[in-house]
Amino acid sequence: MINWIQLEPAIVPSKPFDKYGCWSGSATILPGNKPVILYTGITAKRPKPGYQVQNYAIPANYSDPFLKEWVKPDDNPIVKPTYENVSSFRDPTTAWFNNGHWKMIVGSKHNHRGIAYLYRSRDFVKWTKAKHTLHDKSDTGMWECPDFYPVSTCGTNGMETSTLEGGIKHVLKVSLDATRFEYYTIGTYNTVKDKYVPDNTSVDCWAGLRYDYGNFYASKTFFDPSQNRRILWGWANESSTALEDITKGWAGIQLIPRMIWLHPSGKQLVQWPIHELESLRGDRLYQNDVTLSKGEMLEVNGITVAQADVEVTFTFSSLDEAEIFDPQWSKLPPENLAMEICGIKGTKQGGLGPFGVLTLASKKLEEYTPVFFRVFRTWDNKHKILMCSDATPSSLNQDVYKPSFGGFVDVDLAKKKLSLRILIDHSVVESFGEGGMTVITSRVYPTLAVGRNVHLHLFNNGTETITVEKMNVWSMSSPHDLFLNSKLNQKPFDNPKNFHHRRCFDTLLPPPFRRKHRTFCRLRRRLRRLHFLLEAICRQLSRKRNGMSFVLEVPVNLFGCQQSQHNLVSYSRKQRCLFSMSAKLNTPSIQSLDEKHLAHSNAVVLPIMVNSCMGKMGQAVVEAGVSAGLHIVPASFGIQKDAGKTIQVGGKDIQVHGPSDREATLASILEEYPNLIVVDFTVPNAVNDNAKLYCNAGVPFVMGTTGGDRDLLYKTVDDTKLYAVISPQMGKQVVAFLAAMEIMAKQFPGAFSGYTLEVTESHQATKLDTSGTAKAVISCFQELGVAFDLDQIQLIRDPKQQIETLGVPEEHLNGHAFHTYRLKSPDGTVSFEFQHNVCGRSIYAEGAIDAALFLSKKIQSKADKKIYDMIDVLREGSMR
Ligand SMILES: NC(=O)C1=CN([C@@H]2O[C@H](COP(=O)(O)OP(=O)(O)OC[C@H]3O[C@@H](n4cnc5c(N)ncnc54)[C@H](O)[C@@H]3O)[C@@H](O)[C@H]2O)C=CC1
Ligand SMILES: O=C(O)C1=N[C@H](C(=O)O)C[C@H](O)C1
Repeated sequence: MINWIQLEPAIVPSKPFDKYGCWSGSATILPGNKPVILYTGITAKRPKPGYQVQNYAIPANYSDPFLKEWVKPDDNPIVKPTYENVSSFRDPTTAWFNNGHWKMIVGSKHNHRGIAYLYRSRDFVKWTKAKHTLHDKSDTGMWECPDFYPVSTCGTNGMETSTLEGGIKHVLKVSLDATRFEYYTIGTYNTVKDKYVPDNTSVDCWAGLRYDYGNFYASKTFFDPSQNRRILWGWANESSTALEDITKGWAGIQLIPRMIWLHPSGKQLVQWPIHELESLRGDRLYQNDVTLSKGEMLEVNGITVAQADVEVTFTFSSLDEAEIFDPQWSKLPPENLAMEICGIKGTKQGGLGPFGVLTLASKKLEEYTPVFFRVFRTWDNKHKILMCSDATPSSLNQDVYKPSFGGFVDVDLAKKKLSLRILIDHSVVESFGEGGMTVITSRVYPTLAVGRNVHLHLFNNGTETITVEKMNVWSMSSPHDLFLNSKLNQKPFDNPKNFHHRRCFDTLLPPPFRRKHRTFCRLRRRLRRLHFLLEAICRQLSRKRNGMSFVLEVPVNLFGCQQSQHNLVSYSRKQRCLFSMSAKLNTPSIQSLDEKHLAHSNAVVLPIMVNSCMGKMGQAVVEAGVSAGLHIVPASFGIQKDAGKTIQVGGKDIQVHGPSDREATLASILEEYPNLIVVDFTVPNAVNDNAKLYCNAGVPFVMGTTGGDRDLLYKTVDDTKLYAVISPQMGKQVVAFLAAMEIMAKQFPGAFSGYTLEVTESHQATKLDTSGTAKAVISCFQELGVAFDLDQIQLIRDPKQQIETLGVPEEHLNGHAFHTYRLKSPDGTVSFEFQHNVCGRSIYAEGAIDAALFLSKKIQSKADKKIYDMIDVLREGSMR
C-alpha cells in the first residue's frame, strides 16, 4: 500500500449511463472472490452538477492479477434517483450481506436534510430502495462518500464489512459537502429494522467527530483480510491556486493509508499510519531527555527533513500553567471551535504550551508549519488539550490558502505526557496526536523551505518547561524509488531518481494520457525557458543600472514542480551507509514566532553546471542538486556525439555542448551566472583538459572524475590559484575512512612495514580506470610501510564474478564500488581486512553537492583560493 503503479483507468465514460462522468463508488468482493464495482454515472449535464445514477462494473478477466479491464454491462443503471434528488444522489458504498440480502447506501439530501438511502438486492443487479433511510439528519446538506462498517469493541483488529458477530459497533461516516470536512458517529446497527442509531455519546455531523481536522475528504475504508485490519484512505485537495495546480500537473493527492480501530472507551476511533510506511525510513536521529524552557528551540540537525517521519514524546511536571479557557470561545461555532482557537492563539506565548514541532521551516524562520499542543483549564477545573497544525506562516506565497487547523485531544493528562507523530512530505504535513486520537493534515507550499533548505525544530513557547522525553526522526525515501527499480524490471538506472523525471513519467501512463502529458511537459519546459529568460533580463538590467533592481512579474509559479506530491517526488537516499546522528540545542528567542513578519532571505540560489550530465554520475548530481534546491544551469559539456542534444534530467532540460567553442560557451554561461560552480564527473582522459578550461575561465570547480595526470591536474590549479575541490571519493563515510587512514599514516609511519597487501576493487564493467579511491587508500598503506605497486590491484569487472564471488546485488551491477584491502604480517600470524562496499551513486552525488556548497561558502568568506579535498569538506562540517 506504499508502492503503486499507475494502470489505465478502470472505468471511463463510454456508455449512455455514464456518458458525462464516472464518479465515486466502492468495490465489494462477492462469493468466489469476485469483485464488483458500484459507481455513480452521470447521464446528463443538467441539472447541475449532473443527473446521477448508480451503475456496476465487473472484471473482464478474473484471472488478471491487476484486474485491468472492466466491463459495464448493458443492464445498467441498476439504481435510479427519485425525482427530488436527481443531482444529489451519489457515491454507493461497499455492500454488506445479511438476512439474505446485499445492502448498500447511497449519499443524498432532500432539502437540507442529509440522507443515507438504503438499498437491498438478492443478486447485486436488481436493487430495491428500503422504505426508510439507514440514517439521515436535518440541516446537514448533501452527504457525499458515505461509509458504513463494523468495528471491534475489543482490540485493533478490523472486521469484514458484513460481520455482525462478536463485540461490534458500527461506524457511519459522511463527507459534508457544505463544510468539505468528514464526520463520523459510532452507533448500533439494528439488523432487524435495518436502521443505524448513533450512540448518545456520538454527535451527528457538524459538531461531531472527524477522522481528520485538516485537509482530508472523500475517504473510504476497506477491510484488509491479509492483516486483519481496516484501512482508511483519504484524499487531500490542494490549497494552492488553480493556476498553480495546472503548472504542477495535479490537483489533489491520496494521503498515507491509515489503520483505523475503535478506542477502548468506545467513544472515538483511533488512526495510525500503516506499518508498511516504515519501510521508507532512512537515516535516523534519536534524542532524549532534553528540556525546553520558555522560548527555546531544539534544531534537528544531521539528516534531511523535507520528507521525514517524526515521533516525539513531551512531558511536563505540572498542569498549573495551563491557560484559562476563555468563556467567550463558547460563542464560536462548535463545529470549528478548536480550529478557531488555533487561529486566535497560534504559537503566541502561552502557559502549558504551545509546544511541538516546527516542520518545513526555512533557515531564518520566514516560513514554517508548526504542529503543537496548548493545554487549557476550563471553569470547572477540567483540562482541554488543543492540537493545532497552523499553515498561516507556512509560505511567503500570498496566493495560497493557509488555514489554521485544530482539534481537541480527548485524553487524560494524569501522566503529564503528550505525544506527536508527524509525516512530512514537502507539501504535506500529516500529524497524529496521542497515538492517533486526533489527526490533522495540512497542505502547505513553502517557497524557501524546500529540499535541502528545510529545517525542523522542536519548540516550547509556554511558561511551563517541557521535556522532550524521547524523539526519533527518520529521513524518508520516496516509495517509487524502491519500487520502480526492483519490480518493474525496467532498464536498471542505478540512481532510481533518474527514472522519475525521464519523459515526465509518460511511459507509465496509459496511451490516452500520454499525449496530454507530453503536451503538458512541453508547455512546462517552455514556461521554464521563459522564466530563465526573464530572470536573465532582470539580472542584466539590474547589473547595468548599477544595483538598481528590476522585477518582472510572471503570474504563475513556474517552479511548481519543486513542490511535491506524495507519489511523484523522488528523494535522496543513502545506501549501505551508517550515518552519523546529532542534535544541537539552539536557544534563539522564540519571539520570532510571534513576529510574523521576518525579513525575507537574501540568499541567492547557487547555480551549478554539471559536466557531463549525460553520464551516470552527472545525472545523479543533477538530481541531488535539484533535491537540494540548487539551480541547475541548463547547459553541460559532453562529447561530440552528444553535441546539440537537449536531455531531461531531474525535471530540467539541459543542452549538451560539444568540444568545440567550449571557452566561449563557458564565458557566456559565466556572464549569466557569475557565481557559477562547475561539477565534473567525466572520463579520465578529459580530466586535464577540463581542469585547464575551468582554470582559464576562472570558474571554481569540483572534480570528482578520477584518473588522468593527477600531478599535472594539481599543478594546473595551483598555478592558477582557484577555488576547487578535487577528490576521487565523495561518499561521506568513505571519506571519513580515508581521513582515518591518513591520520594513521601520519601518526604511525612504518607501523605496517613488512606486511603484505592484497587489494581487490570491483566496479561496473563500464568503468574506464582503476579505482581512484583504492589508489588513495594504498598511498596511506605505503606510508605505513607496506610495499605495494598499483599494478597489483586486482580489478574485477566481470558481472558473473561480481555476483558469485562478491555478492554484488544484481540490480547494482551497473553502479557499485566494492573495495577490499587485506594485510598480512610477514609470519602470517596477524592479519587485517578493510572493506568498503557501496551500491548506487547517491552518496557520491550528495557529497559532490556538499562540495559545491562548501566552495560557495569559501568564496563568500574570501577564504584561500586553493585546492581543497573532501576531508576538508567533512572536517568543516559541510557534509550532510
Ligand atoms: N569522486 C567520486 O566520488 C566518484 C567519482 N567517479 C568518477 O566519475 C567519473 C564518471 O563516472 P560515471 O559517471 O560512472 O561515468 P560515465 O561513463 O557514465 O560518464 C562519463 C560521461 O562523460 C562524458 N565525457 C567524455 N568526455 C568528456 C569531455 N571531454 N567533456 C565532458 N564530458 C565528457 C561521456 O560522454 C559520459 O557521458 C569516473 O572517473 C569515475 O571514476 C564516480 C563515482 C564517484
Ligand atoms: O567509477 C566509479 O563508479 C567510482 N569511482 C571512484 C573511484 O574510482 O574511486 C569512486 C568510487 O569507487 C566509484
